[in-house]
Amino acid sequence: MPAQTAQILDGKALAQKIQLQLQNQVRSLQTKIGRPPGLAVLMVGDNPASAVYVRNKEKSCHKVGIASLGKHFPENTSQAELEQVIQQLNQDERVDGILVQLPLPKHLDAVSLLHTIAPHKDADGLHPVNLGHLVRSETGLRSCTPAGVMKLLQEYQIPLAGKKAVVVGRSILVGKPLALMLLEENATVTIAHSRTQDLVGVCREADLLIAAVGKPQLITAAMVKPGAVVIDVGINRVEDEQGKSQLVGDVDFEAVAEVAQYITPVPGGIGPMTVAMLLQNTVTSYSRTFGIA
Ligand SMILES: Nc1nc2c(c(=O)[nH]1)N[C@@H](CN(C=O)c1ccc(C(=O)N[C@@H](CCC(=O)O)C(=O)O)cc1)CN2
Repeated sequence: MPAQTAQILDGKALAQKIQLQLQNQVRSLQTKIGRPPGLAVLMVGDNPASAVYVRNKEKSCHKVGIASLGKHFPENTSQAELEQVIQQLNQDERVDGILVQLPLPKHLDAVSLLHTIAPHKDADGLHPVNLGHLVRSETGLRSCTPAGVMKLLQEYQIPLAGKKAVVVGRSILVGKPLALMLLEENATVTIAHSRTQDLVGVCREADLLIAAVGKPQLITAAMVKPGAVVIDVGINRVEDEQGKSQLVGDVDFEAVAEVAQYITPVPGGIGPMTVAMLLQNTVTSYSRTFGIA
């Protein structure tokens, strides 16, 4: 029998569509407001993956018409210096969004830096005020990767109410906010993690399975209920048999695609959606400043 193949949830295509919509929105807002939206991206050190992501964010800003203020700091930059820069950006009227690229060098306290960002400029949606709004289902800026997952599910009209959703991973960047967003859509949500007993059994119950742990190909076909929707948030760089660097997710894509009904690829799935949601947050924050949204 030929292998059944899941339908691909194309994050790259949807991200491009969102960027076009944002481009039009920015054009018309800019004529009213008199300046473009501005996003400040702070990167510390020389993590090569972060450098790629920051460059992509800057290119995407340029496409959409957002002024991008990249700030690159040496590895040994102090907490106090960074806090001072963030405070200046909080006051800067050209800047609507601020983000600190993660991970940071070990000597820096990421949480404390994120707390320094003014909540209305928190383009990453990671400030406790914005996380608090999410807990209460209130308006605020929402974290980009989870918001990207929700947008992709909505685009493909995947029903969530009453469905069993299992989120594997409990990070503040993805797992926890995503669980809250799924709950808001009336899914029955389980968060699984490194101490979960019988992870295979828990995952096999899921109508919607989301992997966000950063472990290459953790999710095998045996962990997926036939007909489930599988979302892969992982972005892992591994070497193939020829020693060539390759990007893989947390899901064994080939095998799982034979069992699932829908699946996201890596690359081309949730990664581009994360950037699209960042641009969206920046434009939202810009519009709100001028009372337009
Ligand atoms: N402050 C933040 N730091 C980090 C976040 C974040 O949301 N906020 N998430 C990740 C990195 N990240 C965004 O910063 C990110 C990762 C990957 C992609 C992406 O588009 N990936 C492509 C492949 C790109 C490649 O070739 O490497 C894809 O999946 O198709 C976008 C954003 C950690 N840090």
